[in-house]
Amino acid sequence: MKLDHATPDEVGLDYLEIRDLTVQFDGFTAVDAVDLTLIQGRVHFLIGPNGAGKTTLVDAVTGLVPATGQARYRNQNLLAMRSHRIVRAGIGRTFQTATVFEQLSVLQNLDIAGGVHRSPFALLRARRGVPSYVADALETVGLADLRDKPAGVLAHGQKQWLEIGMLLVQDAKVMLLDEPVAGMSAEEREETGALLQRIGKERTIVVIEHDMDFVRSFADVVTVLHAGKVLTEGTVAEIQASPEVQEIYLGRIVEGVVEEGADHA
Ligand SMILES: Nc1ncnc2c1ncn2[C@@H]1O[C@H](COP(=O)(O)OP(=O)(O)OP(=O)(O)O)[C@@H](O)[C@H]1O
Repeated sequence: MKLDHATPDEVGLDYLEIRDLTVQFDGFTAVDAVDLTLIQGRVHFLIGPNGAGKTTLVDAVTGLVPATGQARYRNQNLLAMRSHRIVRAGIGRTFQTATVFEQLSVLQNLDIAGGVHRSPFALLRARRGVPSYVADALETVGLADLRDKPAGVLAHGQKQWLEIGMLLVQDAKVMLLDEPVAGMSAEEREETGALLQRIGKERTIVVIEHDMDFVRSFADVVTVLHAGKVLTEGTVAEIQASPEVQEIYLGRIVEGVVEEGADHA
């Protein structure tokens, strides 16, 4: 997808615009005046060494830590909103560790997630059948056959897909995913990448990732954070060719793969 010189507004695309975003913890600046524009239809990756500020940036945008600056989405500044309002505004996220209810079925997990847009009365009313948006999410994430299984028995990858399904039933237009393929098999990674590309056409997908193979396969845009600041942004090829990026990874990016131990504690 090309914007050329048009703005996302001019071509009718949804976007999240982050300006001068700063997060401080007791005088330590974890996110430092970050500007980022995240546009619908692109799978946007955030990479950078441990402690670069990637998760804190997502925490700020989703109302989990106080921040200054702006994160504008559809004329609202998310930084001035509480986290439940941010969810209702269409911003959803996952965490590094899956947060599904293990005792409840896949279907029940999705139904609860969908409750974010239902009135308390509708939540109390008995359900007949599976709502179409839940059935659609089950199909999209490939868990339809497992819908009645407790989430606790799902494989690691399937739990991450369930979480993505939960964001789909919440109708999240912006999805911020924190290391979704960590611990997945090669096959699960491929399936996850394809899933992100599928759902990313209509949405703004932002992925925090360390696995450069995954980034190389599925990124449309990559932003590199370092010490709280945006170091550079571009396509995978541009990022790999950047001397600054090679320097922060201590020259250990070899053919697009961050060598073992180069960026993980
Ligand atoms: N609640 C907190 N209080 C104090 N310092 C924090 C807090 N949360 C994060 N930090 C610090 O802010 C910096 C950025 O951390 P953050 O977790 O955002 O980095 P990251 O890029 O996501 O790293 P990783 O790849 O390891 O997840 C780190 O130095 C971290 O120690």
